[in-house]
Amino acid sequence: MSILVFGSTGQVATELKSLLPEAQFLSRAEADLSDPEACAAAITAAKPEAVINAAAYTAVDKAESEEDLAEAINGAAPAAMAQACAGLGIPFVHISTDYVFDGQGETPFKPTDMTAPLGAYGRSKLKGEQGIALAGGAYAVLRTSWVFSAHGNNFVKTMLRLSETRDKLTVVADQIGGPTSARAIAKACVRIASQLAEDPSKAGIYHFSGAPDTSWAGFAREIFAQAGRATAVEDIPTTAFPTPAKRPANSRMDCATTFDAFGISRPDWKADLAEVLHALRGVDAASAN
Ligand SMILES: NC(=O)C1=CN([C@@H]2O[C@H](COP(=O)(O)OP(=O)(O)OC[C@H]3O[C@@H](n4cnc5c(N)ncnc54)[C@H](OP(=O)(O)O)[C@@H]3O)[C@@H](O)[C@H]2O)C=CC1
Ligand SMILES: Cc1cn([C@H]2C[C@H](O)[C@@H](COP(=O)(O)OP(=O)(O)O[C@H]3O[C@@H](C)C(=O)[C@@H](O)[C@H]3O)O2)c(=O)[nH]c1=O
Ligand SMILES: [Mg+2]
Repeated sequence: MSILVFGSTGQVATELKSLLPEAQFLSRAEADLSDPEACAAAITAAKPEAVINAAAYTAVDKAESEEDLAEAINGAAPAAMAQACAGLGIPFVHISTDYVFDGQGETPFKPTDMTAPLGAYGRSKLKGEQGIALAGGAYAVLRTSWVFSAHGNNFVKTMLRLSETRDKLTVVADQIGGPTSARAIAKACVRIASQLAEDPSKAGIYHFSGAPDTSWAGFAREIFAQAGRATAVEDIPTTAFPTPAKRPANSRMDCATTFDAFGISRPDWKADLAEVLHALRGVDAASAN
């Protein structure tokens, strides 16, 4: 199946490159998502058999002061891509986020639960979801959370960097969710694209997050335990870590329909973390030479 991917340098795009070396990847220079029509035109010109969008505006705090740009990239561009895909009759796979929810309660959110984003990033991602559904094609919106990998910016790399100079870190313990490896997301996107091509009636919104759910503090502790770092983690409430964007307290996601429709289970994030730390040790060793 010939697949066109938007994004080339991000966490998920990098993993897609290693899974799908033969696919076509569009960098920002080749398709800038701040120009939605150009993205639609790139699809029509390439005539692929499926499209995966792995590009997005992901700077959660910065989005608070750049909402128009975040909305063009996360809202208008995916909608235009979905329309182009619907026009060609091909599947469109897109990634969205737990930040479309308000994080109330302790029950895992289902794909059909009410959305109510707390910040600009979440609002922009929700606009994308809505535009994609309206396009009426064979789409899948895969909502995921807390993405980590050996590449790009993520919580694992931030924690490892901070631990170089600190023997104690304070980390929020009252935001709960599922850390998810970019590799697991990339694999899920590829499986979903091929199954959607076979059966477009599977179109819809799906949840996919790593198990078991934990807090950011719990995630940090596991990172240091596996990495053999002595850095201590002190639990703090969200109120003790002020940020421009508000984040959901409850990011738990019910992933049952993803298994029912596609046979894809929640990935084990601790096992995936071990692989990422192994890859990062390889990078360290190479840079020491
Ligand atoms: N990171 C996370 O924790 C989570 C991410 N998601 C979603 O998963 C998806 C993948 O995220 P992830 O891999 O972490 O993203 P990254 O932040 O690692 O990468 C974002 C990618 O988008 C590209 N990009 C940004 N702006 C533009 C633009 N204007 N035109 C073209 N490309 C652009 C970047 O390119 P460049 O290198 O040129 O900047 C980069 O390749 C996104 O949809 C995101 O919303 C969902 C939940 C959690
Ligand atoms: C660095 C640091 C962060 N934190 C907190 C802040 C925040 O609540 C949490 C995670 O910080 P981050 O900045 O990595 O989080 P953030 O960038 O908000 O991560 C989000 O990115 C977007 C793209 C998504 O879609 C979400 O699923 C989620 O992964 O940890 C601490 O408590 N102590 C620390 O030392
Ligand atoms: Mg971040």
